[in-house]
Amino acid sequence: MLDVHSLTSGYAMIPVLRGIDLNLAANECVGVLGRNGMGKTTFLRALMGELPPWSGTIEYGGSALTKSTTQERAKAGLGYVPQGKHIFSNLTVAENLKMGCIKDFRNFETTVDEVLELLPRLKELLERKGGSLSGGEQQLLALARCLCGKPNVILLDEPTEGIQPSICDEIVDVLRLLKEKSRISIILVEQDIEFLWALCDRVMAIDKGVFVHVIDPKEAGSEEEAKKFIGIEDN
Ligand SMILES: Nc1ncnc2c1ncn2[C@@H]1O[C@H](COP(=O)(O)OP(=O)(O)OP(=O)(O)O)[C@@H](O)[C@H]1O
Repeated sequence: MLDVHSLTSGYAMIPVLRGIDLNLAANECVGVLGRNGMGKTTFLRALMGELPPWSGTIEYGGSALTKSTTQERAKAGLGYVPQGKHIFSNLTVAENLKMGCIKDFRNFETTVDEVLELLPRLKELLERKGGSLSGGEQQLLALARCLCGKPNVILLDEPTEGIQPSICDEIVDVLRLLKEKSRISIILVEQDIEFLWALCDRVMAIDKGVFVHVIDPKEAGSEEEAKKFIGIEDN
């Protein structure tokens, strides 16, 4: 569905991604795990078109996306929830959601209602300004806004960062439901092993801009194995 081949990219003259290969299947959730600064966020930004590729290709549903703009990728079906709860602080929750309806703006009310059924906690916050929400509520809003764009692939960057466990559980429930009912695919960058293991079909370990290992969360001992790649190995 989403095929990334030998992707390299970076900032100015500094290489960060050094040859990423990934085939994401329909309805698959792939985790990306690695120490700070290894290129996880850069990978998602390159997929979304925020950073130009230096070499390599990105294909989605058989069509080349490598040179497409961020807007074209979003319209094609990629949804991105960046790290740090990117929402419009001065707009209300309702306005934030409306802004997310990039695919079918004329029917935004129906789309927003469908998303609110998935994330009902936001229903009572609709008139509040985004910036006045708690960190966890802002993360739910960021996810909801992405869902309003009706993505087929969701790119999620550290959704649990600084979030209380009950909201993390809510995010897991919504993503599981979307995977089961809407057959979406997910690329999930996370350091929280429990969260990754609750959702992922496989987890890629990244080191210095390259995937160096694949972990099967269903295998015994896989969580311990994962800890090596984020520098929290037990001694
Ligand atoms: N805008 C930028 N300009 C220059 N260098 C950057 C920029 N953003 C990130 N980098 C550098 O690129 C490298 C990879 O950063 P990236 O944010 O992709 O890492 P990460 O694996 O997501 O880390 P973290 O877990 O800390 O979020 C780091 O060395 C970082 O300092």
